[in-house]
Amino acid sequence: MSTDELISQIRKKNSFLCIGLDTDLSKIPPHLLEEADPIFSFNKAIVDATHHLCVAYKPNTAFYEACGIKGWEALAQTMEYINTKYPEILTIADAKRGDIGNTATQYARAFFEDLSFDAITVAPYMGRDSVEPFLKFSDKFTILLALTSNPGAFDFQTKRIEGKELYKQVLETALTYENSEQLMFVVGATKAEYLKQIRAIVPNNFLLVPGVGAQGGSLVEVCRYGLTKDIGLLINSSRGILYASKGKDFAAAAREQALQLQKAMAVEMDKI
Ligand SMILES: O=C(O)c1cc(=O)[nH]c(=O)n1[C@@H]1O[C@H](COP(=O)(O)O)[C@@H](O)[C@H]1O
Repeated sequence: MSTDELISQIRKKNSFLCIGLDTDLSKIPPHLLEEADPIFSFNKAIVDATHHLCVAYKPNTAFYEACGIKGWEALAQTMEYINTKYPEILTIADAKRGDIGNTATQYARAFFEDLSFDAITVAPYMGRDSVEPFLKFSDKFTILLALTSNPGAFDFQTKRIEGKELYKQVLETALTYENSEQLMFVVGATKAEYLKQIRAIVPNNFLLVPGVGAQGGSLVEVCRYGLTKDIGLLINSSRGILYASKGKDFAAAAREQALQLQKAMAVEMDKI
Protein backbone atom coordinates (compact mmCIF):
# COMPACT_ATOMS: atom_id res chain seq x y z
CA MET A 1 0.00 0.00 0.00
CA SER A 2 1.25 3.52 -0.80
CA THR A 3 1.05 6.58 1.43
CA ASP A 4 -1.39 8.18 -1.03
CA GLU A 5 -3.69 5.16 -0.80
CA LEU A 6 -3.57 5.30 3.00
CA ILE A 7 -4.40 9.02 3.01
CA SER A 8 -7.28 8.45 0.61
CA GLN A 9 -8.71 5.71 2.89
CA ILE A 10 -8.42 8.05 5.88
CA ARG A 11 -10.31 10.81 4.06
CA LYS A 12 -12.98 8.38 2.84
CA LYS A 13 -13.64 6.97 6.32
CA ASN A 14 -12.96 10.18 8.24
CA SER A 15 -10.83 8.05 10.48
CA PHE A 16 -7.17 7.47 11.23
CA LEU A 17 -7.91 4.74 13.75
CA CYS A 18 -5.70 1.68 14.02
CA ILE A 19 -7.21 -1.17 16.02
CA GLY A 20 -4.68 -3.29 17.87
CA LEU A 21 -5.50 -6.98 17.72
CA ASP A 22 -3.84 -7.86 21.04
CA THR A 23 -5.94 -10.96 21.43
CA ASP A 24 -5.54 -12.43 24.90
CA LEU A 25 -7.25 -15.76 25.64
CA SER A 26 -7.69 -14.77 29.29
CA LYS A 27 -9.66 -11.67 28.29
CA ILE A 28 -11.89 -12.78 25.41
CA PRO A 29 -15.51 -13.76 26.08
CA PRO A 30 -15.55 -17.27 27.68
CA HIS A 31 -18.14 -18.65 25.24
CA LEU A 32 -15.56 -18.32 22.41
CA LEU A 33 -13.18 -20.72 24.17
CA GLU A 34 -15.46 -23.59 23.06
CA GLU A 35 -14.73 -22.81 19.39
CA ALA A 36 -12.06 -24.68 17.39
CA ASP A 37 -9.96 -21.50 17.00
CA PRO A 38 -11.02 -18.96 19.65
CA ILE A 39 -8.38 -16.38 18.64
CA PHE A 40 -9.47 -16.31 15.01
CA SER A 41 -13.18 -16.34 15.92
CA PHE A 42 -12.64 -13.34 18.18
CA ASN A 43 -10.56 -11.44 15.59
CA LYS A 44 -13.05 -12.16 12.79
CA ALA A 45 -15.96 -10.83 14.85
CA ILE A 46 -13.98 -7.70 15.85
CA VAL A 47 -12.87 -7.03 12.27
CA ASP A 48 -16.36 -7.53 10.83
CA ALA A 49 -17.80 -5.16 13.43
CA THR A 50 -15.19 -2.37 13.06
CA HIS A 51 -13.70 -2.40 9.53
CA HIS A 52 -15.73 0.64 8.39
CA LEU A 53 -14.45 2.72 11.33
CA CYS A 54 -10.70 2.14 11.06
CA VAL A 55 -7.96 2.21 8.43
CA ALA A 56 -5.50 -0.21 10.02
CA TYR A 57 -5.30 -3.36 12.14
CA LYS A 58 -2.21 -4.05 14.23
CA PRO A 59 -1.90 -7.58 15.57
CA ASN A 60 0.75 -7.59 18.29
CA THR A 61 2.65 -10.78 17.53
CA ALA A 62 3.51 -11.44 21.21
CA PHE A 63 -0.10 -12.43 21.90
CA TYR A 64 0.04 -15.03 19.08
CA GLU A 65 3.58 -16.26 19.73
CA ALA A 66 2.60 -16.93 23.36
CA CYS A 67 0.10 -19.55 22.09
CA GLY A 68 2.69 -21.47 20.06
CA ILE A 69 1.77 -23.03 16.72
CA LYS A 70 -1.95 -22.45 17.28
CA GLY A 71 -1.31 -18.74 17.85
CA TRP A 72 0.81 -18.47 14.73
CA GLU A 73 -1.89 -20.24 12.71
CA ALA A 74 -4.54 -17.89 14.10
CA LEU A 75 -2.37 -14.92 13.07
CA ALA A 76 -1.98 -16.29 9.54
CA GLN A 77 -5.73 -16.94 9.30
CA THR A 78 -6.51 -13.45 10.57
CA MET A 79 -4.21 -11.93 7.97
CA GLU A 80 -5.74 -13.98 5.18
CA TYR A 81 -9.23 -12.95 6.28
CA ILE A 82 -8.42 -9.22 6.42
CA ASN A 83 -6.46 -9.22 3.16
CA THR A 84 -9.20 -11.10 1.32
CA LYS A 85 -12.30 -9.40 2.73
CA TYR A 86 -10.97 -5.89 3.47
CA PRO A 87 -7.90 -5.46 1.21
CA GLU A 88 -8.05 -1.65 1.53
CA ILE A 89 -7.08 -1.87 5.22
CA LEU A 90 -3.44 -1.42 6.26
CA THR A 91 -2.05 -4.32 8.27
CA ILE A 92 0.76 -3.75 10.75
CA ALA A 93 2.77 -6.58 12.33
CA ASP A 94 3.60 -5.23 15.75
CA ALA A 95 6.68 -7.42 16.08
CA LYS A 96 9.29 -4.86 17.21
CA ARG A 97 12.09 -6.70 15.42
CA GLY A 98 15.68 -5.56 14.84
CA ASP A 99 18.85 -7.57 14.12
CA ILE A 100 21.92 -7.70 11.85
CA GLY A 101 21.26 -7.34 8.13
CA ASN A 102 20.88 -10.94 6.97
CA THR A 103 18.60 -11.75 9.91
CA ALA A 104 16.56 -8.58 9.34
CA THR A 105 15.98 -9.74 5.77
CA GLN A 106 14.48 -12.98 7.10
CA TYR A 107 12.19 -11.03 9.45
CA ALA A 108 11.09 -8.88 6.52
CA ARG A 109 10.36 -11.97 4.42
CA ALA A 110 8.42 -13.59 7.27
CA PHE A 111 6.10 -10.62 7.80
CA PHE A 112 5.94 -8.98 4.36
CA GLU A 113 6.06 -12.05 2.10
CA ASP A 114 4.84 -15.05 4.10
CA LEU A 115 2.16 -13.27 6.17
CA SER A 116 1.53 -10.42 3.67
CA PHE A 117 1.60 -7.58 6.18
CA ASP A 118 1.82 -4.02 4.82
CA ALA A 119 4.00 -2.78 7.69
CA ILE A 120 6.10 -3.88 10.65
CA THR A 121 7.32 -2.20 13.85
CA VAL A 122 11.12 -2.24 14.19
CA ALA A 123 13.44 -1.30 17.07
CA PRO A 124 16.19 1.11 15.86
CA TYR A 125 18.86 0.23 18.44
CA MET A 126 21.02 -1.80 16.03
CA GLY A 127 21.13 0.98 13.44
CA ARG A 128 21.13 1.40 9.68
CA ASP A 129 21.97 -2.14 8.50
CA SER A 130 19.26 -3.58 10.78
CA VAL A 131 16.56 -1.28 9.31
CA GLU A 132 17.39 -0.95 5.61
CA PRO A 133 16.58 -4.60 4.75
CA PHE A 134 12.94 -3.82 5.66
CA LEU A 135 12.99 -0.64 3.54
CA LYS A 136 14.08 -2.63 0.48
CA PHE A 137 10.49 -3.89 0.22
CA SER A 138 9.20 -0.99 -1.82
CA ASP A 139 5.45 -1.23 -1.22
CA LYS A 140 5.77 -1.75 2.56
CA PHE A 141 6.17 0.51 5.60
CA THR A 142 8.77 0.17 8.33
CA ILE A 143 7.63 1.71 11.60
CA LEU A 144 10.57 2.67 13.79
CA LEU A 145 10.26 3.09 17.56
CA ALA A 146 11.15 6.72 18.33
CA LEU A 147 9.59 7.82 21.64
CA THR A 148 7.54 5.04 23.15
CA SER A 149 4.50 5.26 25.42
CA ASN A 150 5.88 3.33 28.42
CA PRO A 151 7.59 4.80 31.51
CA GLY A 152 10.88 3.10 30.54
CA ALA A 153 11.06 5.43 27.52
CA PHE A 154 12.91 7.83 29.85
CA ASP A 155 15.69 5.27 30.56
CA PHE A 156 17.36 5.88 27.18
CA GLN A 157 15.17 7.64 24.61
CA THR A 158 15.14 11.09 26.21
CA LYS A 159 18.78 10.97 27.38
CA ARG A 160 21.07 13.52 25.75
CA ILE A 161 24.06 12.25 23.82
CA GLU A 162 26.41 14.97 22.57
CA GLY A 163 23.76 17.52 23.46
CA LYS A 164 20.77 15.92 21.73
CA GLU A 165 18.09 13.52 22.94
CA LEU A 166 18.45 9.98 21.63
CA TYR A 167 14.92 9.87 20.14
CA LYS A 168 15.75 12.99 18.08
CA GLN A 169 18.94 11.36 16.85
CA VAL A 170 16.91 8.28 15.87
CA LEU A 171 14.52 10.45 13.83
CA GLU A 172 17.28 12.49 12.16
CA THR A 173 19.50 9.52 11.36
CA ALA A 174 16.63 7.40 10.07
CA LEU A 175 15.81 10.11 7.53
CA THR A 176 19.23 9.44 5.95
CA TYR A 177 18.40 5.73 5.38
CA GLU A 178 17.70 4.54 1.86
CA ASN A 179 13.96 4.70 1.04
CA SER A 180 13.26 6.69 4.22
CA GLU A 181 9.97 7.88 2.71
CA GLN A 182 8.68 4.39 3.62
CA LEU A 183 9.36 5.02 7.30
CA MET A 184 6.75 5.75 9.92
CA PHE A 185 7.66 6.43 13.55
CA VAL A 186 6.13 5.28 16.83
CA VAL A 187 5.40 8.07 19.30
CA GLY A 188 3.41 7.22 22.42
CA ALA A 189 0.20 9.16 23.06
CA THR A 190 1.45 9.60 26.62
CA LYS A 191 4.28 11.75 25.18
CA ALA A 192 2.02 14.21 23.28
CA GLU A 193 3.95 17.21 24.62
CA TYR A 194 6.97 16.13 22.55
CA LEU A 195 5.05 16.07 19.27
CA LYS A 196 5.79 19.66 18.26
CA GLN A 197 9.54 18.99 18.34
CA ILE A 198 9.08 15.62 16.63
CA ARG A 199 7.03 17.16 13.82
CA ALA A 200 9.78 19.75 13.30
CA ILE A 201 12.19 16.88 12.50
CA VAL A 202 9.79 14.59 10.58
CA PRO A 203 7.14 16.86 9.03
CA ASN A 204 6.04 14.33 6.39
CA ASN A 205 6.28 10.80 7.78
CA PHE A 206 3.27 9.14 9.35
CA LEU A 207 3.38 8.62 13.10
CA LEU A 208 1.89 5.53 14.73
CA VAL A 209 0.58 6.66 18.09
CA PRO A 210 -0.40 3.99 20.64
CA GLY A 211 -1.37 4.72 24.23
CA VAL A 212 -4.81 6.34 24.08
CA GLY A 213 -7.38 4.71 26.33
CA ALA A 214 -5.87 2.08 28.61
CA GLN A 215 -2.50 3.92 28.94
CA GLY A 216 -4.10 7.33 29.52
CA GLY A 217 -3.01 9.30 26.41
CA SER A 218 -5.33 11.97 24.97
CA LEU A 219 -6.44 11.91 21.33
CA VAL A 220 -7.04 15.67 21.27
CA GLU A 221 -3.57 16.40 22.65
CA VAL A 222 -1.95 14.10 20.09
CA CYS A 223 -3.84 15.77 17.22
CA ARG A 224 -2.91 19.29 18.37
CA TYR A 225 0.72 18.91 17.23
CA GLY A 226 0.71 15.58 15.38
CA LEU A 227 -1.94 16.13 12.72
CA THR A 228 -0.72 17.56 9.38
CA LYS A 229 -2.53 18.66 6.22
CA ASP A 230 -1.94 15.11 4.91
CA ILE A 231 -3.14 13.69 8.27
CA GLY A 232 0.18 12.00 9.15
CA LEU A 233 -1.24 10.06 12.08
CA LEU A 234 -2.46 6.59 12.89
CA ILE A 235 -3.80 6.43 16.42
CA ASN A 236 -3.97 2.95 17.93
CA SER A 237 -6.26 1.55 20.56
CA SER A 238 -6.18 -2.13 21.56
CA ARG A 239 -7.66 -3.09 24.96
CA GLY A 240 -10.06 -0.14 25.06
CA ILE A 241 -11.82 -1.52 21.97
CA LEU A 242 -11.27 -5.28 22.17
CA TYR A 243 -12.40 -5.79 25.74
CA ALA A 244 -15.24 -3.29 26.00
CA SER A 245 -17.46 -6.26 26.94
CA LYS A 246 -16.75 -9.83 27.99
CA GLY A 247 -20.28 -10.91 27.08
CA LYS A 248 -21.90 -12.10 23.86
CA ASP A 249 -22.24 -8.43 22.83
CA PHE A 250 -18.43 -8.00 22.68
CA ALA A 251 -18.31 -7.14 18.96
CA ALA A 252 -21.08 -4.53 19.23
CA ALA A 253 -19.37 -3.07 22.31
CA ALA A 254 -16.07 -2.90 20.40
CA ARG A 255 -17.81 -1.19 17.49
CA GLU A 256 -19.25 1.42 19.88
CA GLN A 257 -15.79 2.19 21.31
CA ALA A 258 -14.30 2.43 17.81
CA LEU A 259 -17.17 4.70 16.75
CA GLN A 260 -16.47 7.10 19.63
CA LEU A 261 -12.82 7.35 18.58
CA GLN A 262 -13.74 7.74 14.89
CA LYS A 263 -16.14 10.57 15.72
CA ALA A 264 -13.47 12.34 17.76
CA MET A 265 -11.03 11.94 14.83
CA ALA A 266 -13.57 13.39 12.38
CA VAL A 267 -13.84 16.48 14.61
CA GLU A 268 -10.04 16.87 14.59
CA MET A 269 -9.85 16.40 10.79
CA ASP A 270 -12.37 19.21 10.36
CA LYS A 271 -9.92 21.58 12.04
CA ILE A 272 -7.18 21.15 9.38
O1 LIG B 1 4.70 -0.28 18.76
C1 LIG B 1 3.65 -0.23 19.39
O2 LIG B 1 2.59 -0.47 18.83
C2 LIG B 1 3.67 0.28 20.77
C3 LIG B 1 4.64 1.22 21.05
C4 LIG B 1 4.56 1.95 22.25
O3 LIG B 1 5.34 2.85 22.49
N1 LIG B 1 3.57 1.66 23.12
C5 LIG B 1 2.63 0.69 22.88
O4 LIG B 1 1.73 0.53 23.71
N2 LIG B 1 2.70 -0.06 21.73
C6 LIG B 1 1.76 -1.16 21.48
O5 LIG B 1 0.45 -0.61 21.27
C7 LIG B 1 -0.54 -1.42 21.91
C8 LIG B 1 -1.25 -0.59 22.97
O6 LIG B 1 -2.32 -1.28 23.52
P1 LIG B 1 -3.42 -0.62 24.47
O7 LIG B 1 -2.69 0.10 25.55
O8 LIG B 1 -4.19 -1.80 24.97
O9 LIG B 1 -4.25 0.31 23.62
C9 LIG B 1 0.20 -2.64 22.44
O10 LIG B 1 0.17 -3.65 21.45
C10 LIG B 1 1.62 -2.15 22.62
O11 LIG B 1 2.57 -3.18 22.49
